[in-house]
Amino acid sequence: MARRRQDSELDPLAQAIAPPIDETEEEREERLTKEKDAKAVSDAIDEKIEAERVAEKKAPKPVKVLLLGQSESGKSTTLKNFQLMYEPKSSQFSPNRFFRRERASWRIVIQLNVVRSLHVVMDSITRALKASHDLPYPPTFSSLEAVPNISVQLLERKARLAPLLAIERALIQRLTPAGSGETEATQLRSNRELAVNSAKPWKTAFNQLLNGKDSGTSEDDDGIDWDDPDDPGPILYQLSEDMIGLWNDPTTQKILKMQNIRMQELAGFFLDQLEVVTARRYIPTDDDILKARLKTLGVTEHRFTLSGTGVGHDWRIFDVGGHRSQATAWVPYFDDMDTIIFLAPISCFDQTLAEDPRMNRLADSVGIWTDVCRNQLLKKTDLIVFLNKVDIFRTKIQSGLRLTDYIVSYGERPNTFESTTGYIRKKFSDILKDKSPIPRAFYCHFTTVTDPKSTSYILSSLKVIIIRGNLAKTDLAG
Ligand SMILES: Nc1nc2c(ncn2[C@@H]2O[C@H](COP(=O)(O)OP(=O)(O)OP(=O)(O)O)[C@@H](O)[C@H]2O)c(=O)[nH]1
Ligand SMILES: [Mg+2]
Repeated sequence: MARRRQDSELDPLAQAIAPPIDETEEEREERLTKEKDAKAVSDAIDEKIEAERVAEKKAPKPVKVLLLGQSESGKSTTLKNFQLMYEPKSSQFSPNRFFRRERASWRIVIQLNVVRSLHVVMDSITRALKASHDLPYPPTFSSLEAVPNISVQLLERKARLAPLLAIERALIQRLTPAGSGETEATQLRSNRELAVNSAKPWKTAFNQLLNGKDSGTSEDDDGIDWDDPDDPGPILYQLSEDMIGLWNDPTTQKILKMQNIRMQELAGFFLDQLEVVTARRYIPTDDDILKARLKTLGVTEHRFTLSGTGVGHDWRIFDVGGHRSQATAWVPYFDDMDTIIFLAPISCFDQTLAEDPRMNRLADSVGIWTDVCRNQLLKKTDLIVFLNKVDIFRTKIQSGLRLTDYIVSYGERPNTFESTTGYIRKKFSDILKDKSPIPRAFYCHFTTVTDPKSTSYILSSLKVIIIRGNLAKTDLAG
C-alpha cells in the first residue's frame, strides 16, 4: 500500500485511478462493483467487435463492376438501369419510383437538352440563310442551288425563340448553383455541352438548394416547386408552339438533311416529344430520365445490394467520364475490379471524333477495347461487351448506309443487319482472343440501354455470371 502511494505520487495516471486513502469498507465494495460492471461492458464491446470482424471475413467480398467506354457510349445510362432495378423502391405499390427524389433535377437536364437541340437546329437555319445571302459559303453545302427558300413565317418563329439563349444560361446556373460545390467541377466544353462531376452529389445539392430540403420525402412529392419564380418551365411552355412549329417545318428538316445533321442520333434527343416535355406540369418519366444526357466528369461509385445465388451481395458499380483523355486513363486505378462492362456504341461507325476528325468513332472504341484486353493489370478481370445503340445502328443500316464505306475491311459482305452486327461482334471477340494475356471467355450483348425492359433482362442474366466470377476470385484468394 505504502509503495503504491509512493508510485501514485509520482505518476499522475496512477494517482487518478488509485483508491482514496481513507476509503471505508462500504466505499470499497461499491467501487469494486462499479469496476466489475465497467469491465463487463468493455468485454462485451470487445466481443462484438471481434464477432463483426469474423462475420466480415466470412461474408462474400463486394462485387466490383467498372463501366468503361468512350464518351456517349451509354455508361451512365447503364448505371441508371441498375438504379431502376436495384435501388430501394419507396414502396411495393409504386415500383420504379426510385428516380422520384431526383425528378426535379432531371427535369432541368431535359429542359437543357431541349434548348441545346433547338440551338443546333437554329444554327443550321442561320447557316442556310447566310448561304442564301451569298455570304461565305459553308463547306457542308454542295451547291448554291441547294439552299431552300426560307419562309418569313419560319424566320419569325426563329426570332421569337431568341430568349432560348438566356434560358440555356439560366438552366446551367440552376444545375450548378453557387455553393453546391459543382461550379469548379463543371465545365462547358467547346460544343456547349454541360459536364458534371458525378463524384459530387449534384442532384442532392441542387434539390436542397432549390427547395431548402431534401426533396421528395413523401410518397406523392415529386420534388418540383411549381411556384418557383425562377423556373424556366413557364417560359418554355410559352415558346412551345414556336419550338414545335420550327422543328416540324419541312424547310427545317430539309436544311438539316442537307447539312447532314441527324438530330435523332444526338444525345438527349427530345424534339419529337416537345409537347410533352414543355407541358405546364411536365414530370419526367423513367424512360425520359434514361434518355436525358448529362456528361460525366470524374468517377463515381454506386452501391447496391443484389441477391443472385441466394446470398445478398454488396455491389459497387463505378461510372467514369469517357472523354477521350479519360477513357483508358482510369484503368490503372481499377485493377481490383471483378468485371468490366465495356460499352461500344456501334451506331457511330459513320462518325468522326470531334477532337480528331481523322479518327472514326467506332475504330476509337475498338482501340480502347484492344488496350483493355491486353492490359496485364486487368488480365483476371471478366470482360463483358455491350455493343450498344443497336436501335440507331439498325435504322442506319436499314436506311441504306453501307458499313463497308466506313469500315473498309468489311469488304463485299452483304449490308444486312445480321451480317454487319455479326462482323462487329467477331471483331471484338477476335481481339480478346489475340490480345488477352490469359484465355478469357467472351461475353457480348447487343444492347439499347435506353430501353429499360430489354436492359433489365440482360443485366439480370449477367448477374449470376458476375457473382460467380467474384466467388471464384474470393476462393482463389482464400
Ligand atoms: N438511341 C439510343 N440512345 C442511347 C443509347 N444508349 C445511350 N443513349 C443516349 O446517349 C447519350 C449518352 O449516354 P451516356 O450514358 O450519357 O454516355 P456516357 O458513356 O456516360 O458518356 P460520358 O459521361 O460522356 O462518358 C444519352 O443521351 C443516352 O440517352 C441507346 O442504346 N440508344
Ligand atoms: Mg456518363
